[in-house]
Amino acid sequence: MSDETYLDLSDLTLAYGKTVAVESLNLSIRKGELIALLGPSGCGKTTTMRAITGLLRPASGKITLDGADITYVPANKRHVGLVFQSYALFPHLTVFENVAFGLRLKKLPTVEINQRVEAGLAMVGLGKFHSRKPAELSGGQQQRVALARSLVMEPKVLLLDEPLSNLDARLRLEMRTELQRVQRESGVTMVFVTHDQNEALALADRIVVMKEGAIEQVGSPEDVYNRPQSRFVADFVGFENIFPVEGDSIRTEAGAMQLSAKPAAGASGLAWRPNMVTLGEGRFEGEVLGAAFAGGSREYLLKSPLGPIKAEMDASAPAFEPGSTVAFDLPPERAAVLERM
Ligand SMILES: Nc1ncnc2c1ncn2[C@@H]1O[C@H](COP(=O)(O)OP(=O)(O)OP(=O)(O)O)[C@@H](O)[C@H]1O
Repeated sequence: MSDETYLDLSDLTLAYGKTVAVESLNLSIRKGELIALLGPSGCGKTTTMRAITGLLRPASGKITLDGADITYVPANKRHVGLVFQSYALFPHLTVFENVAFGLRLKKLPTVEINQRVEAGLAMVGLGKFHSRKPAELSGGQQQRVALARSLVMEPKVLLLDEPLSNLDARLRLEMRTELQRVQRESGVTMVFVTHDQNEALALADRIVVMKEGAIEQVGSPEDVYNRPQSRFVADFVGFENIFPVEGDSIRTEAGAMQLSAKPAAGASGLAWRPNMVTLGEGRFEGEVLGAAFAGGSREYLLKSPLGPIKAEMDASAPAFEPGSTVAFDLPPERAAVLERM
């Protein structure tokens, strides 16, 4: 992966008529990166992808790719590939012809078409499936054909819209690994859209978290998972106990509460995952409202003066009974420090 910006979205505002869907978006992507656009429904992921492919003309802003301004370059001249959620394979064509389709339209020499299709099918592990029709393939195999069909066009950037959402859970895991391998081997810069945080965490080099048409946070999976900058991102990646900071304290249902140390300077909120809450000792007390066995751990819901608290403990630790009162703590040194609430 190079350090230089390869695909750059600069001050991009995207609208459907008068409805602004994405406002002043800035994002720089490096060559060979695997980027996930992550966010809830309606946050502008697909709209951003449509602008990169050239299917939506920006209201303002600029898109550059590989040094060229492509803001107003037609979709078919951008060297940007797109893999849809619903593969969109031609049912009457064989796997080979599906993959060869775009190359034939470009009127490339037959020898080159054959070479590129063979290489593309080998890349996605479908070397032996040339003459099958899409209906004779599993969902995962159809997805691979769609991937090969885009790769043989040698795009500068490949966009994937919810690429794994049509697959069952087991296949989705398998295709995650596969997609990562294909990306590494081909070196193609990829941007994929997902609303599944686990998928983004598992696959991406960097995650772009979007909310209401704007970027909330950009970072590595570790950054986003461990160091969410805002309440929205913390919530999205599984923090359950989130409190605003007020001076030296956190603001709770029972008013300001001090922790065992002052919150970091500049913090506007603190957040704990359930497994970051100390149970069995600490400065606070709560009543166990519910307990659920979750394999390796037990999950608890506590009613406390601070408000509801979700905690999790190793299943090997003694269990707390519903109705009992338990001491707990919110250790400040374990909390994620939120810059924005
Ligand atoms: N063709 C359209 N005309 C008008 N508004 C649209 C159109 N397409 C999308 N929008 C609006 O733009 C905003 C962003 O939509 P977009 O499809 O980009 O979201 P998304 O993050 O991809 O959501 P999802 O995960 O549901 O696909 C939404 O408020 C949506 O209602």
